[in-house]
Amino acid sequence: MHEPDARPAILSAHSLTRRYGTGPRATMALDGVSLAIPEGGSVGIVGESGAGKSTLLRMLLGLETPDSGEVRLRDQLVTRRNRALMRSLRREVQVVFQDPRSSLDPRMTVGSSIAEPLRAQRLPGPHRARVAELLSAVGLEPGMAARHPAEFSGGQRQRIAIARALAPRPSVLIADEPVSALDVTVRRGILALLRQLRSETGMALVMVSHDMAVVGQLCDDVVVMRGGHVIEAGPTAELFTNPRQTYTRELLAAVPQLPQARG
Ligand SMILES: Nc1ncnc2c1ncn2[C@@H]1O[C@H](COP(=O)(O)OP(=O)(O)OP(=O)(O)O)[C@@H](O)[C@H]1O
Repeated sequence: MHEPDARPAILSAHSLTRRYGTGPRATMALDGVSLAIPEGGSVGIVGESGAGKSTLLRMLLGLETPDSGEVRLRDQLVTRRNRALMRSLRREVQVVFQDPRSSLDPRMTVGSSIAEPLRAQRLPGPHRARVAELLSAVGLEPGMAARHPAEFSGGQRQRIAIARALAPRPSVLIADEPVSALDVTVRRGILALLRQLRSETGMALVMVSHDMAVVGQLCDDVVVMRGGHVIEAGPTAELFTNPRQTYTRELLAAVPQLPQARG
């Protein structure tokens, strides 16, 4: 057995439930889901399509309210009525989605897209220097700020989306299948960038993936979801070497070549 993580949680979910629809056709997208993201930690959420991962993320981002249960930022209860806390959540928890093609506005310059969260948070400008800094941080040229997303490759667009997410200096970065839409050769660079940014900024990372190998490379802890439940959770090294659930074993067996689990 491992020692429970001593670091306080920056973001946590407590017994979340969410049902869609009514009657016999209703779906329990989440059925009592709890998890804690330690400050500066990295948690991978894995599970097949329909497991409830996206529903959980929407709740962690404050975009959807659970039927029951709680989301907490540090130890504070997030509710729609607590506007100040909701604003903190929106700033402190940022997200990168699977497909940078649809998440970046093609009409906006890259610089303008990256500065968007700063404007939305009404953070004082000018933002030009911060945008240049962010482009460098994700391995792009600061001069690229004037260009449009169509001029970039898929991997570069994902770097731009990451720069935008980093702009308001989040405490938690949520990456929702961040490399699934990318070529295998490009994936490695994006994963390395996420790892590097995490160690540089100290932000926590929540990574959703159906791919255990991706989670194994970046996350200290893994949460396995199925049918709206957390069926298994624990430190990555432990869960990879000694999975308790048949389903987890199946997920691991689907990985062609297991990476070295991070100790
Ligand atoms: N807005 C909605 N209306 C109705 N049903 C929904 C809605 N959102 C999710 N669901 C249902 O809830 C369940 C969980 O869906 P969710 O998208 O959270 O799973 P997921 O693990 O993210 O899957 P995927 O990997 O395909 O994104 C599924 O059965 C889904 O059909």
